[in-house]
Amino acid sequence: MADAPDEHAPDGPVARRIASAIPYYPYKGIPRFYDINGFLVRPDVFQLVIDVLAKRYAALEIDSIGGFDARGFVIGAPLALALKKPFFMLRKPGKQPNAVTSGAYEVEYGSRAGVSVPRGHPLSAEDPLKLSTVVKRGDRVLLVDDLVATGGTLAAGVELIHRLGARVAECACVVELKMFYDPPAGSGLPSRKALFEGKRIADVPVWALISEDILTVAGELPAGYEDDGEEH
Ligand SMILES: O=P(O)(O)OC[C@H]1O[C@H](OP(=O)(O)OP(=O)(O)O)[C@H](O)[C@@H]1O
Ligand SMILES: Nc1ncnc2[nH]cnc12
Repeated sequence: MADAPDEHAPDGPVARRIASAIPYYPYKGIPRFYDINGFLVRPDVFQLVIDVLAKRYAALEIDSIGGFDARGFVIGAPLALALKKPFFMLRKPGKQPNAVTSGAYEVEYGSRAGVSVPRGHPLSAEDPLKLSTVVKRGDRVLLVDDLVATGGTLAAGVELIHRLGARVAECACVVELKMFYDPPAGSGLPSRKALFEGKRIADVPVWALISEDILTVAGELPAGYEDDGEEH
């Protein structure tokens, strides 16, 4: 007998249900800004998102879960609670004390100064460089964000975790914009594949539930709407 299809597979039935609650809008100068507010206001759908991720990562050996500022917090924190794992924030620089910060990076619609991870308290005697006691040498970390586009954010987070002597078991996102993975030469789009290869982090898996193929809900905008995205 054939295996039952996995209803939680990427772009599968559950992914489609969640995707139907994610509208896109023109925002920050791009035509399709995917808005996770669409499912955050629906507890049944938000719970589904966390359930799918919790099911996927229940058996993965990880020491902690890191969520990216800001939308990655919204997904990463409830996932960490569901899996009973320590949670830490990868914040934009200048937002948390006693932190270690990555280099600057680009996102789909702008530039970011970096991400920072808390060192933690008390500082560990086994870490003479006083790098981090939250993410420890040899740890396996799960990184979580709402969406991956160019991969600039994930790459900055992965490099920082590596700098702390830990490994990234996987990067988990709700949405993946596959058009940025390996775009044709001449498309003008940045390549996430090339970015990860150039940084020698191509072995770090990136998993996502929903691709742009099934994100088909154009958000409705009132007359006189103005794009107030801070960057474009
Ligand atoms: O793959 P990339 O091209 O790096 O883009 C993805 C990142 O962009 C958005 O974050 P943003 O920095 O805009 O922060 P926000 O969550 O505060 O909106 C999004 O939440 C991801 O973190
Ligand atoms: N198209 C997009 N929609 C929402 N968040 C994003 N972050 C980067 N690209 C994005």
